[in-house]
Amino acid sequence: MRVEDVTVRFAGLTALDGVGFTVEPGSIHALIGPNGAGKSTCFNVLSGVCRPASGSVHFGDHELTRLRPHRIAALGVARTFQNIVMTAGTVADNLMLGRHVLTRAGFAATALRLPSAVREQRVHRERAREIAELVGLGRLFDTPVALLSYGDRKRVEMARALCLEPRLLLLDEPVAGMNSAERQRTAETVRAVREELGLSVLIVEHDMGLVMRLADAVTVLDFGRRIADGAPDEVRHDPAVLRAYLGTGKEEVPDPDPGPDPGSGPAPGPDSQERQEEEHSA
Ligand SMILES: Nc1ncnc2c1ncn2[C@@H]1O[C@H](COP(=O)(O)OP(=O)(O)OP(=O)(O)O)[C@@H](O)[C@H]1O
Repeated sequence: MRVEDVTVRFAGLTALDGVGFTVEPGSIHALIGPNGAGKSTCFNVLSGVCRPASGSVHFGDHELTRLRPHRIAALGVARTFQNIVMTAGTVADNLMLGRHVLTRAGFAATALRLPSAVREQRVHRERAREIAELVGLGRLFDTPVALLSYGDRKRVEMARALCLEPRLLLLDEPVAGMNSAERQRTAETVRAVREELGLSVLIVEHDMGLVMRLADAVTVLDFGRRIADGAPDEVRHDPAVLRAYLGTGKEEVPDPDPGPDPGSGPAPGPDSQERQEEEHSA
């Protein structure tokens, strides 16, 4: 995916200012930055929820800029959301919703249980079960989502996005609100998904320890601008990144190796809108 010179404005505020980066095929690429830096806005542009004022987004040979979300999904870009969005019913029901885009039989044929539609449903259900197993939900396939732990519900979200058979998975804060063990498990799942399905992953995440361990490449935003882009080791020593996150420069972005708790990264730092306002009033 190639993101070029993307600008988004909300009234007087420039949420993204000429942002560009490339997600290489098969890579895990992280998009990070302090609160309000523009990460969610960027995800919204990539998934068609938000239209940029200028700039472009290409996915392979396809231009995605200004396409509707369902068209982007059909081209192979699936996303999860910061807050869990889930219907009632079982894990299987939720995953089958993810298969909807790929279902050929119409609503009437499915409702009337025509043989061709029943066969197709069976094939989709089998594939949904395989994906559930891949993300560690195999034994919970027929369990109502209301009975799942928070970590497992986040997992259902990821599995549902994978049910679209994407070539690029956009994960919006996949470990937010999780405890240390769940974070670790999710990181392993993301790796397994990449290996098994051979897709690329773009991940927005505040947990710096996890990002630095998991990502092949990192793009850093601050005040809507790209301030760094490169391998995790380059980025974590970049003075602009240290300033954006830590202000004082007295601390360091954490070393990815030690520490059993991947959630031990620095606090996300001051909200960028607050800082922008502070700068304006100064
Ligand atoms: N719909 C909107 N209308 C007006 N301003 C918005 C809108 N969406 C985002 N913003 C502003 O754009 C800026 C970037 O917000 P965005 O949510 O993209 O940041 P973020 O990096 O995802 O932050 P966080 O880490 O807190 O989720 C912020 O100043 C935010 O207040």
